[in-house]
Amino acid sequence: MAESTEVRNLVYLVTGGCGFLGEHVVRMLLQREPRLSELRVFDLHLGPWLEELKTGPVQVTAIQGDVTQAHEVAAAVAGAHVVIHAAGLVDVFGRASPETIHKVNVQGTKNVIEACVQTGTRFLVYTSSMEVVGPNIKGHPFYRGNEDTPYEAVHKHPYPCSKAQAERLVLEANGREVRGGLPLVTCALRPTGIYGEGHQIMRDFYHQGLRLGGRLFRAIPASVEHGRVYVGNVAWMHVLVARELEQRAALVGGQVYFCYDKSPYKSYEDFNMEFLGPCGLRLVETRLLAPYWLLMLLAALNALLQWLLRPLLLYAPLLNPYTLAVANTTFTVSTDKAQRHFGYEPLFSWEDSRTRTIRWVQAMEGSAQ
Ligand SMILES: NC(=O)C1=CN([C@@H]2O[C@H](COP(=O)(O)OP(=O)(O)OC[C@H]3O[C@@H](n4cnc5c(N)ncnc54)[C@H](O)[C@@H]3O)[C@@H](O)[C@H]2O)C=CC1
Ligand SMILES: C[C@H](CCCC(C)(C)O)[C@H]1CC[C@H]2[C@@H]3[C@H](O)CC4=CC(=O)CC[C@]4(C)[C@H]3CC[C@]12C
Repeated sequence: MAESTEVRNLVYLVTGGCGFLGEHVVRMLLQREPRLSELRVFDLHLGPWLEELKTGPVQVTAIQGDVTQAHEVAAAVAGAHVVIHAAGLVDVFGRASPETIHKVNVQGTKNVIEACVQTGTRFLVYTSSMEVVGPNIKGHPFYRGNEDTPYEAVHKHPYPCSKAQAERLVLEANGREVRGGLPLVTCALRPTGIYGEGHQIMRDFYHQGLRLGGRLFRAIPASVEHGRVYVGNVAWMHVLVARELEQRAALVGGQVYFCYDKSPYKSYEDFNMEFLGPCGLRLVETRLLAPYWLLMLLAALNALLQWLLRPLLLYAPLLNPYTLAVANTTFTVSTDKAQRHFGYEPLFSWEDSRTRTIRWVQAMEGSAQ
């Protein structure tokens, strides 16, 4: 951590700052960026927890706004030194229309870039996703890959399509002249499946397990590895790269980095059991009961039901053909690019990440303990 005697003169903007990742980025900036003078938190829905942050040495400015509205974004960006653009519509369950996903993730990102250019903000960090690479719809495994591993990225689903488009826009904007004549410096971070305190899907699995009498049923073979990364380490990577964008603009500008830490390589479900197990749930083997073809059939049925019921109600279960394909295809990263380029080391060990996540699950109402 840098010296606390440093001058506080930097203004940061975090879009999506009240989301799962955004909240961790906001808190991490307040703890680990001693040069911060003002932190603007921009989100469609502001969290009440922001109030408690307003008493410290940093001015925390909550901005209720919509990234699809260019004027709102420009007003929030004006005068900021660094923008961390984490706002996004994370939907692989068919809750939102493809048009809405595109509008938020692609048009919203365009608005952020244009706002930087117009107002003279030089440093932009984009929260991308592993999904811009894969898994692809052909089910090709990506096994311990890095940023240079060749992979056939084929996007059909609106979410990965939008993240890939937005990432490309951010990287292409690197070097653009901003107001005042200096070049924009951008980079994109690609988390794998993020976990930790506040993870909605973990919450859903936990409550589902409680409803099923403390059991969850294995749908994915244990041999399929799924990349996971602790939210605190993803937040730390954002803070670190944002700090280094100015000093290492030539090296970091226009680059992509997978987010990684020491979390073990496991299947999606076995990984979740690292936290849900100590909270009283167990994973029941069902391979003989529910072979893969049956799961595919159920997933297709869910998609059909979603379509049929759409005029009446929103039916958006976790299982659909896309989520089944993602969960059932190995996708893991093994890289040290962030360490080489901007000195990233995970802030939280695996043991620490696991303990924090377990404590959070245990603290949830209706714990099975
Ligand atoms: N959750 C995960 O496993 C992963 C997430 N990501 C990316 O990380 C970023 C954050 O995701 P999460 O924190 O998981 O999602 P989240 O849904 O918890 O947070 C997203 C935030 O963006 C805000 N937002 C949505 N639409 C907005 C709009 N039109 N204007 C302003 N704010 C808006 C939401 O209110 C929310 O607070 C997203 O860009 C997502 O694509 C990337 C890889 C994995
Ligand atoms: C919901 C899926 C697990 C349920 C599968 C079932 C019903 C067979 O048990 C999740 C499996 C993999 C997840 C995705 C993955 O971690 C990558 C992601 C990256 C993002 O940028 C956003 C979230 C997500 C798409 C994530 C979503 C949930 C899964 C599909």
